[in-house]
Amino acid sequence: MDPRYVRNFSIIAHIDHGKSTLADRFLELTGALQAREMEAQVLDSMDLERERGITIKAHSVRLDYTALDGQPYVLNLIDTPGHVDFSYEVTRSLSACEGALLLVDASQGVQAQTLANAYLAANNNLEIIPVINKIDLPGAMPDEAKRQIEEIIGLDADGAILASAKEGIGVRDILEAVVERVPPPSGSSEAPLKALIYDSWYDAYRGVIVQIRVIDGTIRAGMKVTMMINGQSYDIDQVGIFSPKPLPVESLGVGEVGFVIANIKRLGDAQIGDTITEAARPTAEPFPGFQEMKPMVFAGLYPVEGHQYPELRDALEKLKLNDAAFAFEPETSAALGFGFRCGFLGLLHMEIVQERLEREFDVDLVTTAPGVLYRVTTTDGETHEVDNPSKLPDAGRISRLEEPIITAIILTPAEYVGGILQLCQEKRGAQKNIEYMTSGRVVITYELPFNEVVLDFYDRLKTVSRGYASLDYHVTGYWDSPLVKLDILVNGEPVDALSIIVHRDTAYGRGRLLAAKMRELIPRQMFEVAIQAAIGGRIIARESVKAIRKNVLAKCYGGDISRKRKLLEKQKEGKKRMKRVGRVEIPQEAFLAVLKVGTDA
Ligand SMILES: Nc1nc2c(ncn2[C@@H]2O[C@H](COP(=O)(O)OP(=O)(O)OP(=O)(O)O)[C@@H](O)[C@H]2O)c(=O)[nH]1
Repeated sequence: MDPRYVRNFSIIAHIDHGKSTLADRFLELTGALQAREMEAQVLDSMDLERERGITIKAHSVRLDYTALDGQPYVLNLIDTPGHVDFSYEVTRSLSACEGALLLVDASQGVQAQTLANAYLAANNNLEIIPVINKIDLPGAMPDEAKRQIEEIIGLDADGAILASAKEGIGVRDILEAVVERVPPPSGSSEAPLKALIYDSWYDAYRGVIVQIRVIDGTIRAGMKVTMMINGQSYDIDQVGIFSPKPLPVESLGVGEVGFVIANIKRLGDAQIGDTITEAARPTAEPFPGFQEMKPMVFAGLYPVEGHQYPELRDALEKLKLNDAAFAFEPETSAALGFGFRCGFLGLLHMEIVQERLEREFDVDLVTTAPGVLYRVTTTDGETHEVDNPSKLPDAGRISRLEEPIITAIILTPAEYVGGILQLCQEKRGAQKNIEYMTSGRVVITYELPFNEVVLDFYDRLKTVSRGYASLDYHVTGYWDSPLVKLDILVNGEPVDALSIIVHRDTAYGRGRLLAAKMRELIPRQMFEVAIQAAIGGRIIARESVKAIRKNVLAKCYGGDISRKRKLLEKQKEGKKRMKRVGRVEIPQEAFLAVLKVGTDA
């Protein structure tokens, strides 16, 4: 394919601004799929993605488009995941492109992820074409959206295209703009092969499928290639494109996008961001900026029924096959028994994994509250990473304790600034910047402890801004903090799975609230249950759950057997999410209560 007639582009947008809908219109207009073949939002191929309306895996599709002047083009639409948890994947997808459509909802205007993604695109030197979507909505304010694009992002919005992905308005204009404004790929067809891996996934029949963008040279079946990060070599079995169905082709040349299959067994052997080159004639430099995807949020996953442990392990292994960023290792909890410590990119990633486990593998889980990765230097001078609060060494052995921090960009209408600043301060944030725009929008930049964000920051932000503020963040470093471990004791026994790490100044208040919350959540048992909160062995709060007097079945005297059975079944259902700790039944909600108990009180 002559690179002059190839265009590689992405759509970047804040969540729900219409990316998938627009992609579907492209497929329709270019005839890649007949209307009757169209299932809504084809690019989000997994059921779960469709249901949740988010895009997890970046897939791309090749569109054969004949421009209005009669010239045929190949347009490669590279799909990028929209959520912050997957920002490295977004960066890599963007580096496979020369241009990006910046899609902005005409009724909502520029949001935090519009801004964050526009920055990423600009950093990758992409040609950015603003598209104002949803102009069919009664609340659409296209001029306001344009003004925000200029003011907040600093991008000329004169050439913005007005569109409605839903009604099919402006779709051809957008494709024409892609052809006219996005530069064709440049690269040398004589140079040694150099291709960027920007996505990879595991297929049960074919092994790992690697999605690539060729920078220089040509890749073809039968070629022996090397992955530059780990130095492994493979013989290529097949090269192909997605149209959107997979279609084998002879070769992929400069600027082209497609997939390769090469008997790669493990997803970790074809890492996103790695460079593929020819084994016999390697390229001098790999693609720059490779980053290993590292889990940042950790939680314990335990089967409700202990005998489901092997099933859970198998399910985790299967999941890992298709998710290189997901990590797990066995762990034992005195309270919960045998389970796994699992690592995720972020909270959304965690939710997705949990849902998949329960839905696809039918394992009922008890999940502990998510936490972050702490860095602890002990008095012997060694540094450890601690992913589980219960493993934090005793205060006497710690010489230095550091916690990860994030840089957060918050976009909000001006009237909520006060509440947001207060929230950020309460969450131990450090203000970096605050910028008032004439459009009435404010861009606030804060450094915040990641742990506080994991707790309940996002929900609180939505509450104080009545849903109008949006947030984007990434982990940017570590800072020293006076942190302590807060333990919960049930009938005198510390429940390891309920331990959390908190700031010294808020530990006392949080301990009291948590004990009170536990009292509400732990159902009454046949005996009195004592609940205590402790910091470093010192009890700071005590609550008790009174014993029940009556047996539930006592109500059913009179012998209505079916009612009795129903009641017992209902109890059994209720037990599903209970864990017996010592003699006490503790419900799932209790393990997550730390998330709900704020610092304000
Ligand atoms: N009225 C109107 N609704 C639209 C338009 N485009 C998309 N929508 C609706 O907006 C919602 C979100 O659209 P999606 O295409 O799923 O948005 P997305 O950006 O792919 O969402 P994420 O994958 O979650 O980032 C859906 O309910 C669409 O039907 C439009 O032009 N007009």
